[in-house]
Amino acid sequence: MILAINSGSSSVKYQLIDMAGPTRVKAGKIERIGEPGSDVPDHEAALALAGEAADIESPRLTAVGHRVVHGGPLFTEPTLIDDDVFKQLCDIASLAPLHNPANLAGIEVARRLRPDLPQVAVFDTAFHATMPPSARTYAIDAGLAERYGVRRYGFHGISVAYVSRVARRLLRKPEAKGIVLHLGNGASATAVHGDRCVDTSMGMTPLEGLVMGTRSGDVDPAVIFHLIRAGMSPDEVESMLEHRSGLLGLCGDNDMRAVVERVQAEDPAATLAYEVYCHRLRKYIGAYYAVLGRVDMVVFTGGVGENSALVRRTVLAGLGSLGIRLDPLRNAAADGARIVSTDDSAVAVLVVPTDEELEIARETSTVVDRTFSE
Ligand SMILES: Nc1ncnc2c1ncn2[C@@H]1O[C@H](COP(=O)(O)OP(=O)(O)O)[C@@H](O)[C@H]1O
Ligand SMILES: CC(=O)OP(=O)(O)O
Ligand SMILES: [Mg+2]
Repeated sequence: MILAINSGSSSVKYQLIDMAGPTRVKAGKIERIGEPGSDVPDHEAALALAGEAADIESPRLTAVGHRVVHGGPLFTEPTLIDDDVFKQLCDIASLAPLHNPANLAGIEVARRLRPDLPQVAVFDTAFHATMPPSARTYAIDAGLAERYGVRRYGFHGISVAYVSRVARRLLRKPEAKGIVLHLGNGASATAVHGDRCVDTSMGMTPLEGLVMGTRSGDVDPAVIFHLIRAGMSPDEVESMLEHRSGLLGLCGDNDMRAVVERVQAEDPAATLAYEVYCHRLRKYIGAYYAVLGRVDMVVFTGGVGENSALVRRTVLAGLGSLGIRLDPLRNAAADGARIVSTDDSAVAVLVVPTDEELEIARETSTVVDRTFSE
């Protein structure tokens, strides 16, 4: 049995998975870590709770798999964690300040509780390692970019690998070209060809690209210098772009459910936030259509992508000329991985609930089998 831990910026999700099925034996989520009024003060406490709930002491456990958001330039494959790897992970943590420290906290606690078990890091960046140079390179001074490791990496790769595999299987098209929209707290669009990344909207960090719950996504970099010259410190600008932007910055709510309720009540700030969110998504769909040359599927996943029929409808409205036709009844139904486009839609539109923990467990099991059969 494998314990998969997805230790995020404000929540810890875990699953205990029997790989023989694979069967989910236990699953849970500890939320609102460190938020005012929450009785989970920090990740240490959250991990202890998750460990207890998931039977981390169980003798049947064979390995622990961890989501690590940023793998930096070194880690492009799931990796067995030893002291050296742990140290290298600490060195790159500053590349994803919202995420990697939480991932490391999870690894630390699990290694302390179960030093006898193999622990594997599974990276969100790994899937995107196939991104071609034309898509992963920023057009800035090449020498400086090289010296400071400034390049695009892409994130949500664990989720994208999982949902694109499920979607390609449903369509029976292993080499399908598609656009995967992972819309959760963080949000990203990825152009895929088969099991490879062609382009993705997040960059050196998970701040670039789409409008998110609290993150701005794309802005003109000159905005940052303008605000610094106006008296803000670099840390203040960063914190504003990471924590007080996106839907929250535009209308005061970062939860799409709350935003949609306010849109329905004709609240102007929420309506603008919703329109900016959907407009950005449509722009990326158009861009990736052009990058791929042909699109077989558009796949929605993540809390918003899976649950909001309204967001899917708004984003895809009027894209009939691109061959994208949503079926209103299929779109409104709510039941697992499914096709929600019409039978005559040239592009299949799918909703696929993501399962990052299952993907982490699968990768963990592969690494453990390979390591211990040698
Ligand atoms: N029915 C729904 N309609 C719109 N948004 C939803 C719905 N259910 C969940 N969400 C959104 O999903 C987001 C969380 O997505 P999730 O993928 O679980 O996030 P995380 O990034 O924490 O893994 C919440 O912010 C919420 O706005
Ligand atoms: C990388 C990232 O943005 O992750 P999340 O959506 O879980 O915040
Ligand atoms: Mg997530």
